[in-house]
Amino acid sequence: MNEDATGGRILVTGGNGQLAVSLAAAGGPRVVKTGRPEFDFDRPETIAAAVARHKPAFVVNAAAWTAVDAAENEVEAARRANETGPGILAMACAAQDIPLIHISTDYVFSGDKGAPYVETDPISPQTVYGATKAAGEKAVLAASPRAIILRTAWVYSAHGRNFVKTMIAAGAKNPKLRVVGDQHGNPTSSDDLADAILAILARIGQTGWLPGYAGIYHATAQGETTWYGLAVAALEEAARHGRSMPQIEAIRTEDWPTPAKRPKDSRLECGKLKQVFGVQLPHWQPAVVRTVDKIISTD
Ligand SMILES: NC(=O)C1=CN([C@@H]2O[C@H](COP(=O)(O)OP(=O)(O)OC[C@H]3O[C@@H](n4cnc5c(N)ncnc54)[C@H](OP(=O)(O)O)[C@@H]3O)[C@@H](O)[C@H]2O)C=CC1
Ligand SMILES: Cc1cn([C@H]2C[C@H](O)[C@@H](COP(=O)(O)OP(=O)(O)O[C@H]3O[C@@H](C)C(=O)[C@@H](O)[C@H]3O)O2)c(=O)[nH]c1=O
Repeated sequence: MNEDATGGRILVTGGNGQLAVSLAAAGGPRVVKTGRPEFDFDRPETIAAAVARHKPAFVVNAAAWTAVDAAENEVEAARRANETGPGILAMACAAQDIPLIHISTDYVFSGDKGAPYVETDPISPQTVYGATKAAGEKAVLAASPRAIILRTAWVYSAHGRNFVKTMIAAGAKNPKLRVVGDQHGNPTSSDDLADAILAILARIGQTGWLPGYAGIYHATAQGETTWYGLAVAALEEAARHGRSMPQIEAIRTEDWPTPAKRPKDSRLECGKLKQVFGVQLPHWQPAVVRTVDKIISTD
């Protein structure tokens, strides 16, 4: 590891994305964002070049193809961003012993377990997005002995594109919304995920890299709900600020057809993260309230 690992630079890819913006806000000047065009998985030569240029102590890969439905028709581009690109990045990091935190998703699971998934459960992605993210996990772990994969889920924030912002915007325009109530998961604030990542990096900074750190961890907010439950929570908070409260109907998955099949129940069990790093994300509900307050104050 670079000598200045405790206070060294944290290079974050996907610089305009939800997680990268949250990391920069929480981490201060230590966090250096990179993104397109400087860092572009579609131009593989930019990957190692960015690592060489910024000389980070740590890298967080927050760049990904996240358009779940569009990925069904853009398989190669999704693969470059979610699988081959991350593999090349992991190799560049490994060449300099730089620990890499790579972000993955609950959509690597089928959603049929009927209970929260643990890290050792078999994966069975049902979508191109999920399959390319699953392949990315493998590529990263194969390329670097200093890689940590954090599987998170249902990420939202006050910036960027996400379900919470979609619901606030839709609620302002429509008296009635229909939202699936039979898909279960753990909505996770990108701000809370950023705090968790910084805490993990602080721990690695204290102890130095330990071989036992490498591997996959689940990292979502505590508590669980459905997309319907998340929409209700967000819109009730918006209504507290004087926004109109639409009627929200809980519908079945079959009543909201999508090109990519979402998991029915992709809840993740996060005990390993707490056990190894002492890190636990807060409950999703207060985080939704904070995020909606931010969205409304900046509208
Ligand atoms: N959003 C979610 O609900 C969830 C996300 N995750 C994972 O968390 C991580 C962060 O997600 P989030 O912050 O929401 O993502 P966003 O969609 O907000 O941001 C993704 C970023 O990746 C960049 N990007 C996309 N394609 C490429 C490429 N080919 N080369 C370089 N950069 C690229 C985008 O760049 P540009 O701005 O130029 O388009 C964007 O800045 C990702 O790994 C994602 O898979 C996991 C679970 C849930
Ligand atoms: C907009 C909308 C969506 N839905 C449904 C469709 C879908 O089943 C569910 C969620 O819709 P979205 O398309 O917004 O979310 P989706 O893109 O599936 O979100 C996923 O993104 C990727 C990146 C991940 O990694 C996952 O963890 C997850 O967050 O809500 C409604 O029922 N009503 C609506 O008005």
